[in-house]
Amino acid sequence: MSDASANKEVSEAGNSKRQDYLHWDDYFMATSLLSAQRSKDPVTQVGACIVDQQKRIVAIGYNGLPRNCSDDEFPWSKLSKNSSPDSLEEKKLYVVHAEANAILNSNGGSLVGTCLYTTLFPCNECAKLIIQSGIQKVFYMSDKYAHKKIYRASRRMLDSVGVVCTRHVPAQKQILIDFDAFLQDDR
Ligand SMILES: Nc1ccn([C@H]2C[C@H](O)[C@@H](COP(=O)(O)O)O2)c(=O)n1
Ligand SMILES: [Zn+2]
Repeated sequence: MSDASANKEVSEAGNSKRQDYLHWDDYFMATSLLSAQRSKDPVTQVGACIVDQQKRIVAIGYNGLPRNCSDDEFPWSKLSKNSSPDSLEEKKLYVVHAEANAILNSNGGSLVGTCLYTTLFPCNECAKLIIQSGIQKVFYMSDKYAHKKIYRASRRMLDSVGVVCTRHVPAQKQILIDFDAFLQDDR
């Protein structure tokens, strides 16, 4: 870029920093939401990311089947009312939760003092993993299952050990990712 066009860009953009940049918490929650888009669950897609004290994303995950279990062979539904209680055709027997996947994806690095951003409040099994791995804070968006026993147990555990759980209130209503607009300047 010539000096003249660089100067022109500066004068057009002004010399002060952008004001509409993403806030950290929105950035991390949006990352979790984007990750949730990878989920094959037809009802609830959950995404999670883990952030260290230097604001670095150290792991990310979404709800899905264990590695090499076929998304097309295993069930994606809950047990229907008329199916046998012995049936193996229910997703909860197989799905790895987003938070568990994020923890597992951290490759064994220490998670002590980190924050977990999840699109849905963690269940009791994930709460156990969160506590055991030393995650200090949980930010969540939805708490749609708060009334259920396993989520009440989860909150009880997290509260009792001082893992602070905060509902994330986004600073901006939406974040649009427009691949096409991004490439407009290249044309
Ligand atoms: N904190 C959570 C809660 C649930 N999940 C997963 C487990 C299932 O794939 C799905 C929930 O399905 P639903 O009962 O709404 O049909 O979300 C998770 O990853 N993390
Ligand atoms: Zn869970």
